[in-house]
Amino acid sequence: MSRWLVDGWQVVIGIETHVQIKSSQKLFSRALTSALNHPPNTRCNAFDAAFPGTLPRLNRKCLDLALRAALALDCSVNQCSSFDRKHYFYSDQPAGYQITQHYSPFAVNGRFTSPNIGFPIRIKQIQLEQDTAKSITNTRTRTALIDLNRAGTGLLEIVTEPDFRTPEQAAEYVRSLQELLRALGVSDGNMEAGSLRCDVNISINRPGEPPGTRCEVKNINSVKFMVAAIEYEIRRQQSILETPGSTQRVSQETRRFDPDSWRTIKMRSKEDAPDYRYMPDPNLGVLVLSEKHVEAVRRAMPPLPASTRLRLLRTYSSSGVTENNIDVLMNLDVVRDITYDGATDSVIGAVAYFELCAEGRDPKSVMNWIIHNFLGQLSALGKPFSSKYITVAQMGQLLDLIITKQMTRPSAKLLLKQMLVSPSDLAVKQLAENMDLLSTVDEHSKRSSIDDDSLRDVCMRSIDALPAEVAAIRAGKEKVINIVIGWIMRQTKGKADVDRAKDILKELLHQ
Ligand SMILES: Nc1ncnc2c1ncn2[C@@H]1O[C@H](COP(=O)(O)OP(=O)(O)OP(=O)(O)O)[C@@H](O)[C@H]1O
Ligand SMILES: [Mg+2]
Ligand SMILES: [Mg+2]
Repeated sequence: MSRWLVDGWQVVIGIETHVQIKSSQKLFSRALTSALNHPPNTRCNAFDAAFPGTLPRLNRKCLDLALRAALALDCSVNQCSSFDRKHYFYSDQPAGYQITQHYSPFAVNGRFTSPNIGFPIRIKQIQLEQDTAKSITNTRTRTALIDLNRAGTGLLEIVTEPDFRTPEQAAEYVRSLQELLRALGVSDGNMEAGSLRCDVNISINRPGEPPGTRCEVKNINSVKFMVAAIEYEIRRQQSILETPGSTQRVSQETRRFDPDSWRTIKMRSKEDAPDYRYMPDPNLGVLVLSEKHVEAVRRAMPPLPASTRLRLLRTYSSSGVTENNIDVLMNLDVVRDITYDGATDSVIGAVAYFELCAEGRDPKSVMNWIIHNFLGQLSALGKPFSSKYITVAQMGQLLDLIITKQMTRPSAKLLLKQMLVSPSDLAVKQLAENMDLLSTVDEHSKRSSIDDDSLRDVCMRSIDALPAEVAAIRAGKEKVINIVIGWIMRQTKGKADVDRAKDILKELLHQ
């Protein structure tokens, strides 16, 4: 442990993570959940607005997704758990209380392992609870506007034991938890959009002495801020405890991180802490989870990221697919293919997309095409990855046109761009024909549209036309060959075979 001491202090960190559950409906009402772009107060019903006479009804999908998270985190699932009211009066809480699981959460005693942390982190408990509404305050007019769209959205609170010893371990936990929850289809885990938020508890003590008093930094919405908040707290608490001659102690406080000053700022002390007056919610019965149901959820669990990564490496690394390639796919903000109540989400994740496209094709070229061209063009258009723009079948057809040399790569890139800008159900070959992008080759002989002699002729002309580039290639700058190829493609109106042109050029340049 001594390797983690900071100036002789042991740092103790525990994290509470609030995760929005990825369900189309709220936790206790039939209202649809909302995204940031929905107009205020369009995604709530009478229950979310706490109208008298409305009653909660637990959403089974939220429960099953919560169970997935609990099983993946190795928790014991309580056969019986219950819901409690946590009272506080604030404008973003229409009922005056939040429904949570204080006395008897549905899952406890789990563990989280990551090779980058090196020892297991104990999960104290996971509870189901409601998210709050949003209030937008105007300090000038001293008014607040309330948007109920978020009110009642299902949240999971995942609480760790105080097991972290460094900010880096805490950061690794949050990043891996995010990846895990996304892979399980439990949450988008998007910190910027607020679907994953952390409260970080920090204390310091001398080794061998009892733990120090914790301060809790609330509502952190980026891993970078979390690391900064922990580092700031360590220094702040250290300076209190190290003041010479002083008997000052750290006082238990709730603080927030201020991204402008890069500091934590006191919100309230323990003395001002609200008394939540927890009480069992009389409108909700005991939540009973049969072993059979838990087992059914366990069987339907999608593979966890660590096993997916290993499987992909085992299957594709011999074809030249790298770990880095796999990480790129796995880190995409994807929607997994989850089957729920018989309904299948037709949108698939990047890994599944790659694997389906790679069936019967060279995995390395498929990977390169997806990462460099598909993702590259999507990001140029400011769009995140989604399989909905170009179906697996269409991507396969596009790849096959390149492989069978019916279309050159530059033409295929052009077509890809067109397909992203205006998606179409037509077969790719038809689209290519419409845009006059097919090489005029005899499909069966799979030869390039211009014969070898003419291509050689154009290559020789390119050497005369681009003396500076040619000199650069001869001096070892191999990538410059692409400029010459570009010139050749323009001269041949995209009909030349790129690979063949490269071979001829290399031959001419090095003879
Ligand atoms: N000495 C300590 N130093 C740092 N963290 C601690 C220490 N003791 C407890 N913790 C951490 O503080 C967190 C306490 O969270 P918990 O949800 O149990 O209670 P809470 O913060 O009092 O309640 P609330 O959910 O209302 O914020 C846990 O993550 C726990 O590991
Ligand atoms: Mg808590
Ligand atoms: Mg807390």
